[in-house]
Amino acid sequence: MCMNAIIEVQNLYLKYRFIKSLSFKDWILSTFIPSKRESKLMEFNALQNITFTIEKGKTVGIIGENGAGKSTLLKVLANVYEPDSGNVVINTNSSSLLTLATGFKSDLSGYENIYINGLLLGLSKEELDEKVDDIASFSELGEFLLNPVRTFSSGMKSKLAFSIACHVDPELLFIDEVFSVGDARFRKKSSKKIRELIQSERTVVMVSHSEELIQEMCDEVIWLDKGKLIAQGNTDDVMKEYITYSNR
Ligand SMILES: Nc1ncnc2c1ncn2[C@@H]1O[C@H](COP(=O)(O)OP(=O)(O)OP(=O)(O)O)[C@@H](O)[C@H]1O
Repeated sequence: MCMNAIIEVQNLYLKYRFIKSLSFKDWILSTFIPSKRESKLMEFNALQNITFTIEKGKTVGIIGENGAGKSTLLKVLANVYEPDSGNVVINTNSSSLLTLATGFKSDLSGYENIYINGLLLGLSKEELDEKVDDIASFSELGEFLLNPVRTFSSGMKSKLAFSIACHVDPELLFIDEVFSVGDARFRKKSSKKIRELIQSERTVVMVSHSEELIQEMCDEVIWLDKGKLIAQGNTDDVMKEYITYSNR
């Protein structure tokens, strides 16, 4: 065990379970053959035997091809998913996941959603009272925040989700591919905010497909492939291996 570890993961396994839908052919056949109507329960091994440690204060990138398990791993670390087996120890109570997949209550106003999402991300009512004006002003949504979120465009929803999440200010921050939010001007502002969040003392674990961003921001990289950990190490070494593998 590392004395300075903020995250310790040992022999982590996670399976997705889902119902396989009928193929078009089986759907037609099912009209005549009852046995074809049965849906199948499927399992998919998304993370297999993952072991690593992350030290306090580091910025660590998770890389890998589409479907490698990056977002799944981030969600396990952020306590959104429970693993099937293995140990995940997070040595802080102050962590949150910066993602654009935040669920809004569509009939409630932008302001009401700031409170609901802020509470879900771990802020107290008092902290939200203090931060709500900053969040509203960062989002640039002005009077629109008084309207139900169902009236927002998708860009407006992303701006609001980003503005809430980036004001949470935890000791441990998980960032899932949120580097291109909104229009060009907001993108510039949000990427500046992310850089500030990353360059502080906090520990950051981020998923990104941008090799430049990973190389610029991360002290270390974890490389996943088909649910397995291929390498963890300093950014230059692991990126070199990964780029060689990707260009194979
Ligand atoms: N809810 C789900 N049910 C079933 N399978 C899932 C579910 N979510 C993800 N998967 C599968 O698990 C695997 C890992 O998905 P994950 O989203 O973690 O990959 P990723 O590395 O983040 O991919 P990407 O770079 O494309 O975002 C994929 O094969 C995906 O199809």
